[in-house]
Amino acid sequence: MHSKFIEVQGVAQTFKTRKGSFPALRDINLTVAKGEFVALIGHSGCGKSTLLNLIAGLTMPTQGHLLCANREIAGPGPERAVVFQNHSLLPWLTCFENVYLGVERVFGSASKSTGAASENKAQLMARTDAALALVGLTAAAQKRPGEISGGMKQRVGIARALAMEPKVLLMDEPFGALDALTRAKLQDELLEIVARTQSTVVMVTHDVDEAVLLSDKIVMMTNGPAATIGEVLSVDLPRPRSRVALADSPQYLGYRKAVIDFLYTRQAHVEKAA
Ligand SMILES: Nc1ncnc2c1ncn2[C@@H]1O[C@H](COP(=O)(O)OP(=O)(O)OP(=O)(O)O)[C@@H](O)[C@H]1O
Repeated sequence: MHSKFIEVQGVAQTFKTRKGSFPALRDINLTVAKGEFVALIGHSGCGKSTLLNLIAGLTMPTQGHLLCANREIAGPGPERAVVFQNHSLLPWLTCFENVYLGVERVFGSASKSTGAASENKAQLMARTDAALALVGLTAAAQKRPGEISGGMKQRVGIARALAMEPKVLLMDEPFGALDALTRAKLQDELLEIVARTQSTVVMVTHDVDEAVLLSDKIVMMTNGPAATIGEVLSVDLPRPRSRVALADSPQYLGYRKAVIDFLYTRQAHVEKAA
């Protein structure tokens, strides 16, 4: 099971639109091992989010199968938590309450349908506190989303996802809306958190450096329509990784160049048309 934790087998996704059917993805085959960090990279509109949504169970494929821990993905589930670019927090709740809501659903009385024993309020609050502490937000726990920065909001989104103790963390450009410095800080924090929690992560990104710094495997997608996986690059940089040490590492620069070559030489026509 370790080598094939998430399996995407012969997946295609066609959308029905007013102008007819639109083939977004074709012939997607991918495996993600337990504890692996996988980045999905490709030009805008190639289908990265479509693939992530399929793994999240938010949409169903037109063809093929998706499995998580040997079980068919038939819908969203707490074992696959999603972090979106726009953090999607409820603005009238505090950071604590936003995280607590997810914790309650997975471990509280609402979780009874899953057959797991439900936890009491003190246990749920302790889980929430621990998740906020993991992302360095203990001091902001009682603030509302409107009172904190963009980077802090993303951290709450990550805390909410991690608090559910998912088997897989699915991230759709989680740092896309942030300035470069905040983004770098959150990437470093994510590296530490993932090392500590041994999480399996699939992350959509446009950022070549982010992909190389964080990933074990970079899945490079061809341009749409009917996009597919063009190449998969294994990133064998030792961990823990430091962005400063890697900045002039020939190995790091080699991986970076391989992704840039793929995106801007072999899949360049979208850029010319843009
Ligand atoms: N529900 C839908 N109905 C019709 N077309 C869709 C739908 N969702 C996505 N598409 C189309 O499928 C293609 C892939 O979209 P997707 O959002 O997955 O791309 P992406 O690579 O994540 O893009 P970006 O990097 O810009 O976020 C696009 O052409 C998009 O217009």
